[in-house]
Amino acid sequence: MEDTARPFFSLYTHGFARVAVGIPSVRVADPSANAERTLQLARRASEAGAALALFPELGISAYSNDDLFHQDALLDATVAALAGLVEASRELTPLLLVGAPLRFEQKLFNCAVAIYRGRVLGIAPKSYLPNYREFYEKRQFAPARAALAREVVFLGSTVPFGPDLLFEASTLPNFTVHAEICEDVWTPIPPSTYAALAGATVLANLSASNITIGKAEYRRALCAGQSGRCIAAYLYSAAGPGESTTDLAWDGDALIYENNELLAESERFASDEQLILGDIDLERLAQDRMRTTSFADAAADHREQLRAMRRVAFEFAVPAGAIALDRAVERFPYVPNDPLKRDERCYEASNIQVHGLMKRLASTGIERVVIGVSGGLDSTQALIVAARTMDRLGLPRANILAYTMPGFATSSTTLHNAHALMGALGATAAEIDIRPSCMQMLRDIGHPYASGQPVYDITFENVQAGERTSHLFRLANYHNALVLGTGDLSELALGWATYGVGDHMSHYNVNASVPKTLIQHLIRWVIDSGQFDAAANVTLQSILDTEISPELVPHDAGDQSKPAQSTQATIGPYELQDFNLYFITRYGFRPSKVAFLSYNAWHARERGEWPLGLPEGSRNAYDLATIRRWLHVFLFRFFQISQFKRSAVPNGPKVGSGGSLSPRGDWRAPSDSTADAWLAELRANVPGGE
Ligand SMILES: Nc1ncnc2c1ncn2[C@@H]1O[C@H](COP(=O)(O)OP(=O)(O)OC[C@H]2O[C@@H]([n+]3cccc(C(=O)O)c3)[C@H](O)[C@@H]2O)[C@@H](O)[C@H]1O
Ligand SMILES: Nc1ncnc2c1ncn2[C@@H]1O[C@H](COP(=O)(O)OP(=O)(O)OP(=O)(O)O)[C@@H](O)[C@H]1O
Ligand SMILES: NC(=O)CC[C@H](N)C(=O)O
Repeated sequence: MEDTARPFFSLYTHGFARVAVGIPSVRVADPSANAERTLQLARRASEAGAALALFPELGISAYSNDDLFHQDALLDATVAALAGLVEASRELTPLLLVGAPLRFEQKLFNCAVAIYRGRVLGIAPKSYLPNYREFYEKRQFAPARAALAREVVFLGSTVPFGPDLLFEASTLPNFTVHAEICEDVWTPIPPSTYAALAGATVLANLSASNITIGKAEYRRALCAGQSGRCIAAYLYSAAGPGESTTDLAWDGDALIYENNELLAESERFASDEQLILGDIDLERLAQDRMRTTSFADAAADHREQLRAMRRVAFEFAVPAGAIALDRAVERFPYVPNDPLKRDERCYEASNIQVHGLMKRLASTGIERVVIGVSGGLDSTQALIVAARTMDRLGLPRANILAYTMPGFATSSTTLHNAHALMGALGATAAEIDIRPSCMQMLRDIGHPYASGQPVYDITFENVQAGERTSHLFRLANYHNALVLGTGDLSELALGWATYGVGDHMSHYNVNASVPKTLIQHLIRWVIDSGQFDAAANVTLQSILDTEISPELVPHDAGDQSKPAQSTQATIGPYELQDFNLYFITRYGFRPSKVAFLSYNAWHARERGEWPLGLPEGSRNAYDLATIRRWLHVFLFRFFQISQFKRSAVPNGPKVGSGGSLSPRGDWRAPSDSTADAWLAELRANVPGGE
């Protein structure tokens, strides 16, 4: 039964919060009109289920009032307009942040007013008033530090006042909002830096910011940098249509960043008012802060100041029902959709692999490698890396001693591809039939296959994988070479390798931190960028088109040209398992959240809605039940039965920030844990199971 308070299909159930940034069309010195425009946009944000709506600096009066700011009529009208807005906010979903000039202690402050459902939660004045070039704010305003009181009476209530306020939703974990004002983020240490260190995840900037040539790019860099450095969301709203153009112009730039990533931006120079929305992954921010332990060190350095910051709790009424995530979730976290980024990623990954092997050969003084070539993806990628490495070291590719070793289940397609590839890349190629040595071992251990019985158990499989590895290591001794490992990150995650004397072991493994979906793409990239000749490309394409298989169990009868086993039928589609792997190891997300993200990435949709630049073969779709089923397999294999294999892996370079599973790299874990906590969470919180 689904938990109605936490519906699976709502983004709020999975640690997201929807935020809005509005750019109203203002009238200079007309607070009642401006409050009305602000309210209209706030209503739109509310209908969209937003938890926060941010508006520009001094938006209630307009920013460009100059000395009119010292007119009591304007200031009184501002307070009256705010009173109306506070009243109207009772019906609204989001916390509102609006900008207004407000008088306290016979000083005028440039303020952010936080309003939630009929109540002013607090008022944050601007800390840094620009007073250079086109800015004259010190002429009219006092800075936050000039305030004597920490609380003020506003609209009949006592409210906290200061730049140190953190608005904290008691009902939505990790939703803690801080407001600063325009120039504040231009300073070397913006107030939001302390707010983030004190726990604010959503940093909002009410801005005016006139536009001059080149400034938009700088603003983006500031907001991106602040969001990345603070591991936070950074929301920015520059004033737009209606501001005075007496001396300046305005572009209405609204931005939403999350941890250095742009989620949404308004159209600049639009004539109409705008509202942009972004779904912030609060849990991702919390996870990243938790694992970036230097963030905590920075907080410790300022602990007295951070402890003194004030937390204003409010009971945010989380919007009910299904609120679908409106944020692109890439299907291939290891292979970006954007073709430019993808090419760059392939270039980086392949160079990291090559550099790893170059160093190992140079430092050992060994000039040859031994590799088993199956005609499958992993050994193909490792062979390509070996060829590039020899080229870089000025050694002949003949120093790659490549062996294809057909066994009981090798298909003619993979055998042919293995030979063609070894030839095309110029390796020294040989074939060793492992069946006689396997039969010897099967006889020695008394396995029924030795007496003609068709018993294809794990022992039967591992005898073959073991014989191959045993041959490779002895060949390496014999030829003074290193055994090049081929096993990839996805296999390591799933424990899909034969331990010890098997494909698990090698002298150096260039693929150890490369997931299967990236290996596939690296081979595609090698083809597309014409790194080898046309004949090599035909073979590489054929390897990409072949069913992924360990080829350890033979066909009963019939067509022997294709692999009999399908890896993905047993352990699940690699595209789903790589998705699971990324979000579980990189962010530590709970299974239900991974399932929610996976559903958003992979569920069937109309043709026209497919993300652009999707890698080939990736137009598959999976329903929630399928996603759940393979996630269950992943969790069990990853957390319960495979860690012992990862605790003893050969050396190999870490390739992506998404992970290495080496105990010396990015993943240290006990080999005797249980998967119960993950499986129970999946069962309890993902609908559609048995
Ligand atoms: N926690 C733990 N700590 C220490 N040792 C542990 C252990 N759990 C099991 N073991 C031992 O390890 C054994 C299981 O490991 P292992 O011997 O590797 O055997 P196992 O994992 O059962 O089998 C290897 C699997 O990998 C597949 N494979 C092999 C080769 C290549 C490919 C491919 O396509 O890439 C796939 C193959 O089809 C098979 O399903 C157990 O029988 C037990 O003796
Ligand atoms: N017929 C074979 N000849 C030589 N080596 C083999 C053969 N079969 C497997 N191996 C070695 O064992 C490794 C593991 O086998 P596996 O089937 O997992 O890899 P693959 O075929 O290269 O890639 P993939 O699993 O992506 O199809 C191979 O990369 C290869 O080094
Ligand atoms: N309103 C402001 O604080 C503007 C100052 C900011 N440096 C800008 O150029 O946009």
